[in-house]
Amino acid sequence: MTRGETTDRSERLIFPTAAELVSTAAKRFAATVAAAQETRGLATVALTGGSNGIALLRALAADSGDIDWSRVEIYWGDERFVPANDPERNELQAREALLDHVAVDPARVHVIPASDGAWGDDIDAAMREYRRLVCHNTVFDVHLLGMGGEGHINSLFPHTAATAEDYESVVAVTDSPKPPPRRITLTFPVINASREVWFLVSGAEKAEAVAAAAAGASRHDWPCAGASGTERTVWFLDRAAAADLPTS
Ligand SMILES: O=C(O)[C@H](O)[C@@H](O)[C@H](O)[C@H](O)COP(=O)(O)O
Repeated sequence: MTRGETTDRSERLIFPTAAELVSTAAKRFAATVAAAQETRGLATVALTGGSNGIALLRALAADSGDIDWSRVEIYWGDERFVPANDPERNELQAREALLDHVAVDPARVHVIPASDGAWGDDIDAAMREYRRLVCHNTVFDVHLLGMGGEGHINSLFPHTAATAEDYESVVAVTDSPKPPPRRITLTFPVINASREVWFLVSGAEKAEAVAAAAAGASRHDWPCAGASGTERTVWFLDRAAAADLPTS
């Protein structure tokens, strides 16, 4: 780590490379999940796609510390509404990177339905099913987030109805500006009920969004600015993504 900033509830950690960011985040994820299991018996997490999100899962497959995988409730922050075997599915990538290699309890793996699943191509029915799975008292111990250059997190893009949602936990997106157009996503009410929200962000193309979030931008302009944990918000950044932050 080169430099960082910590307040009571929020941390910005800056690493020389994305690989170091991922390796530290994986170790801390293992410790946080194990601590949640120690305290509450079960841990509940929301996974993310993206390069760093999947690299973190791969790191956990190699070394997951004291996590008891049979006592982890696993959800996803968002999913592309495509067939289950489409390589674009976050679920498929997570299975290949981690879930196929550790002893998860299949009943605790809460998959966002695919477009060829039990609800077929009906995205609203699939969305309602995920809403049912994410019941109103689901609280994530850790919600992982990747971020796009325009500040999107999950499938919450700038100036969209999904990003404006203040009540429902899950919504369908049918016109995502980033392909594929159809997605199902968790929204701010459930993200911000998480105990810890972690951003995994690398690359110069993310620097403007990182700086906007740090400056307290509106979530409608920069969705990443609207996400925080009730206990902790952690930004894992590489130097390039942190380049536009004011020097402290
Ligand atoms: O749903 C998607 O279209 C992407 O998966 C996206 O949300 C991704 O998570 C971020 O853009 C960060 O991705 P990187 O970490 O690979 O930059």
